[in-house]
Amino acid sequence: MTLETTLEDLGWAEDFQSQLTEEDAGLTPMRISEVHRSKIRALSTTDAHLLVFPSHITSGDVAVGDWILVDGDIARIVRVLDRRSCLTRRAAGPDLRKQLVAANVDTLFIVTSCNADFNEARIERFISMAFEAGTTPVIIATKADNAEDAADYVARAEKLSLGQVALAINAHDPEDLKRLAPWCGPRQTIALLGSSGVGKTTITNGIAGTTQATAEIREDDARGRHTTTSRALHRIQGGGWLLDTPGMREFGLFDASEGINTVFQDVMQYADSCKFRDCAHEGEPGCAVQKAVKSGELDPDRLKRWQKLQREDSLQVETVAQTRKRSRTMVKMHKTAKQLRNRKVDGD
Ligand SMILES: Nc1nc2c(ncn2[C@@H]2O[C@H](COP(=O)(O)OP(=O)(O)OP(=O)(O)O)[C@@H](O)[C@H]2O)c(=O)[nH]1
Ligand SMILES: [Zn+2]
Repeated sequence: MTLETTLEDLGWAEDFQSQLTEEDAGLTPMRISEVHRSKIRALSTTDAHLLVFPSHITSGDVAVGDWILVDGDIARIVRVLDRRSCLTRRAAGPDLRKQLVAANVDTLFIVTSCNADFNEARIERFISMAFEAGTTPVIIATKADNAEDAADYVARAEKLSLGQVALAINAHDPEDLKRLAPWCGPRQTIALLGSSGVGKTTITNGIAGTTQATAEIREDDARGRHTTTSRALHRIQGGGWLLDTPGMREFGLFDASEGINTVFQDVMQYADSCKFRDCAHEGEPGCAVQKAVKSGELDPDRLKRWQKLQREDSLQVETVAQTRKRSRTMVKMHKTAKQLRNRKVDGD
């Protein structure tokens, strides 16, 4: 496959450029488009490359969307550049380890529908995940064409976080999809998150499919634009990239306390004025949160959702810590038993 493009077109920006030193002069920046167990696929301005991991980098150190520096002469990955944003999930196993899901995603489209799928708690969880990762969340409520009052869903979504942007669309309507353009332009990378059946595939097909717009771009930017797709990084209308890895589909909240605090800034502000620093906001004297609920300033449902999300997050982390402790105890027991056995053998 031959490409003809620029680094900027692949998403390169000043924050990556500024990480380069004089010693990197001979190296080629490439963007990872697929990660496999022992190798990756990466895009340079001229080609797609299959690169094998060197001994100091493993598949766990990189994600789709990452920028790497490659010694082109020997096709060796030299290093991974610092990320702008990083979506992570809890790695399988008992360890408190994070696994990379995607890197350098600028906007996370949180997809829901203008129907019973619309769930405040779920959306708040997704927004928390976006903030924790360092990406900008945009809420897209699909199936506006079937809703009696789509504007009401938008209003509800906008209330979930300070300055939150939300749109209601018919994902089948190309005109409506054009409203996503501000986040889909050149050098932008987006990813979609949402439950099954909300319209993620419909949006993907709508914005990554061949349209008049892409045809025009192809015409004046020569060969290649439409061939720069891969299984996980898709070229979209407007010039940006859509990142869609299998990991995106099973990525849940984990260790996201900062993200949660950002979403619930309003509640946090009241909590800061509580008399006790460790106030649980459940009837303690001098609780500013309960006072705000009583005066009608704070929605009691939102408070409940905040508490639930915090519990969910800390429970995850606690569970991991407990599992670790248990496995350490098991190892100790195992060792002691082995020592006893050996002693017995020695004594025989
Ligand atoms: N009327 C209407 N139907 C929609 C809209 N968006 C999606 N659909 C339909 O909803 C169904 C599910 O859409 P998908 O795009 O497959 O949903 P998904 O989020 O990709 O689902 P998973 O692949 O299970 O995660 C399909 O029948 C779509 O045609 C919309 O805005 N309006
Ligand atoms: Zn309180």
